[in-house]
Amino acid sequence: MANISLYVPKMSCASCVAKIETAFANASRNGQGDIAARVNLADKLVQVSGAISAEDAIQIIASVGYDSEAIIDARTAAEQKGIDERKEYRLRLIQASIGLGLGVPLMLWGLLGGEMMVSNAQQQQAWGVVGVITFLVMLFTGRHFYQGMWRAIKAKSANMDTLIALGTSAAWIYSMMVVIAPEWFPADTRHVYFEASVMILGLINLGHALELRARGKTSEAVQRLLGLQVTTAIRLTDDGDEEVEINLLQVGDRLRLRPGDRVALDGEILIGQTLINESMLTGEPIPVHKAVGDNISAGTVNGNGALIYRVTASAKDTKLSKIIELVQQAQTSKMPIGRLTDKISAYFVPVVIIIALLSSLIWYLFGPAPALSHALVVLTSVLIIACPCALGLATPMSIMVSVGRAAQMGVLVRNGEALQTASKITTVVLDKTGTVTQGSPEVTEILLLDKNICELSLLEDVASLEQHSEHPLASAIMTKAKQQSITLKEPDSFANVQGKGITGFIAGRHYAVGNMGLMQQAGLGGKLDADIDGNVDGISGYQQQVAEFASKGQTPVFVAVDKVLVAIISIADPIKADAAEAVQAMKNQGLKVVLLTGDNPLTAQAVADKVGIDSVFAQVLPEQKQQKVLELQQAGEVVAMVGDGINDAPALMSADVGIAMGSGTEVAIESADFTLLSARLIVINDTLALARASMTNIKQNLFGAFIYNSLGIPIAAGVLFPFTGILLSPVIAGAAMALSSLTVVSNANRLRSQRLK
Ligand SMILES: Nc1ncnc2c1ncn2[C@@H]1O[C@H](COP(=O)(O)OP(=O)(O)OP(=O)(O)O)[C@@H](O)[C@H]1O
Ligand SMILES: [Cu+]
Repeated sequence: MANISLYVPKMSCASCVAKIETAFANASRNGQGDIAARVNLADKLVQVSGAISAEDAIQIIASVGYDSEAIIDARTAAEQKGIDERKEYRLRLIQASIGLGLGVPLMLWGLLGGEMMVSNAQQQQAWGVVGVITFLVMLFTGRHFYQGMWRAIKAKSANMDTLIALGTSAAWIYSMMVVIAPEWFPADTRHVYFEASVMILGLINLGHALELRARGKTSEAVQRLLGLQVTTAIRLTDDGDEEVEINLLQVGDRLRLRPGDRVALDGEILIGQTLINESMLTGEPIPVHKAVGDNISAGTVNGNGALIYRVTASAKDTKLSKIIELVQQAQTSKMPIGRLTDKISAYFVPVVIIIALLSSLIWYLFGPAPALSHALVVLTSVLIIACPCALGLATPMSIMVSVGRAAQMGVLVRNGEALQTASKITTVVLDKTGTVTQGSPEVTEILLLDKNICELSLLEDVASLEQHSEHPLASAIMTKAKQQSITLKEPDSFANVQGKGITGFIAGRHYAVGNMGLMQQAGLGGKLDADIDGNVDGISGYQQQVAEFASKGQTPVFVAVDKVLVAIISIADPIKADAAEAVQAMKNQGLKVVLLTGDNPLTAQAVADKVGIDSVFAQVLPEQKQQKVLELQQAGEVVAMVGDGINDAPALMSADVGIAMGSGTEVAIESADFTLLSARLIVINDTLALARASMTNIKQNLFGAFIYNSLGIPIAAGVLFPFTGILLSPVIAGAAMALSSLTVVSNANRLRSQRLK
């Protein structure tokens, strides 16, 4: 499956979004294979998925009326986009000043009592000259709208440019006809509207320029991430060091990292140790200590140590480039609300043209004198004010800003839809191991219940089995074995019992290592229960031990050999420093917090008590985790599930919002809507708060845009005339339209620095 991302610099119009998407859907239906496109107006990006080449995709976009030459791959477009935007910004400013430079004096002259009429030969001559100048100014200041209209006509469609082009030329053509043949017009309608055409163009260009400036800021997050990528690195060869472009480096190359340098590619340290600042990726401010064997990521910054590291991912596969890709994809993704507005915008333009023609016809036929002038003013004003650009920008602008802000906090958002759901969360379900706890457990005590067994040989057997398990508890036991310099052997058999532990044979003896459930399964149930109750004193005193381990939040792991319980290994996994604070913050936000774990109830309760969680579901098997989430949902809760393990994946998928810890398993990350690159839990609060803030922001934008269009059109059509006696001037319509999209962009920009609560 190809995934193509194209930058379409000329995309300017909300109604084009749906058009491009439809073109791909049609192509897909007409046998070009299963392809689909997602268009984002805010970023001018088209994401194409499916079996299609970039060339074919460009052809499809071109068929809607875009210049195929100008369309380029988005991944290489970042720089081009910057240049384009700066150029466009300057051009719009120049166009605005020329448009307003002619428009403002003309308008002032009219306002100060100058006659904007053609009532004698002298006025006819003077206005003729003004008309020609106006024409030239319009060509220069409005050429992108006229070209846009022309492209749309060729593609047999209409867009926002069409409205502006029609509106301004209607005013000019009418005025010019008055100049050329005043006798065709009743005396009171020999009015000229040259100032309207140039004022409208001037104002819209000014609006665009300001909007471009604001937009530049919205894509800052990706720019910042791209900036983390260094271009060259120092490679070690047999003939000494050489500087190489990172695109030419391969997995396995050895690179040198000097103090203060930025890491070029993902790698594993071969020589040296240092502190590495990973804050740009994870949001984690404290530098992390790294030594031989540890992994380092492209884009992070080396402290004072000098390192030699081995490349583990080529330039396009680094974590950093995956993050950039994810952020870009998420920024162009859509929310359900956004889709609706795209649909509306697509029908908007033709509908507006019809409304404009009808209302001006009504004014001409039934309106008070001078009917023809009124009809023209109404036509122009409706065409200009109806432009749906604010509506089209309302959602994508906010999504872009919030996805970028999330990335800055170390949170990767999979798609815009997740933001919408995350804003409605009522319950947060936290997994214990690796989410509330650090996920780096350590063996604290080995309690031998059979005095004939020696600790070392037990550890050897248990670790030999655990080396086949990926569970964090397994790695704790292996670390312990390594510390004791134990060499592991190969068990005769091994089986993983999901959510309970492991079993296997070593040297003809059967081992069961795991929780109480596994012991019961292994046939020790009766004995254990009796012991817990304190009725059997066969293995006296150990139940107190178990309770003691558990009350400290440690996990007791039972070891049975040939169905006889021989040892209890206690394993501690420290609770994250900010866990209690994060839980409190969630509660303060009115959220219910639930702890969901496969671990035993005593340990779970102890952890819950320490961090302040009231509701605990313990000893939950992996498939039951999902079940629990579904039950919460059935009870009416909107659930965010936070987890890191393979056993969390189904629950992450079923939850309304799945949040994976970035340190967790690939499976968990794939199943989640958000990935936290930082280990801190408080980031969850920030993420949910950001989601709420962006939804509020989007609603404000949509409300504003909707009100603007739904009030603007009737006012421009003249419904207020009976009360005020004046029609909305086309110039005011132009100003309102320029303001509307500027307001949306500025409001979205507020999200960048808004305080989250
Ligand atoms: N490899 C293993 N070695 C020993 N015990 C194990 C192993 N795998 C699982 N267990 C036991 O099964 C229990 C449940 O494991 P599971 O992976 O479902 O959840 P968990 O890792 O304890 O916690 P969480 O659900 O919070 O991530 C563990 O607490 C442990 O007692
Ligand atoms: Cu517009």
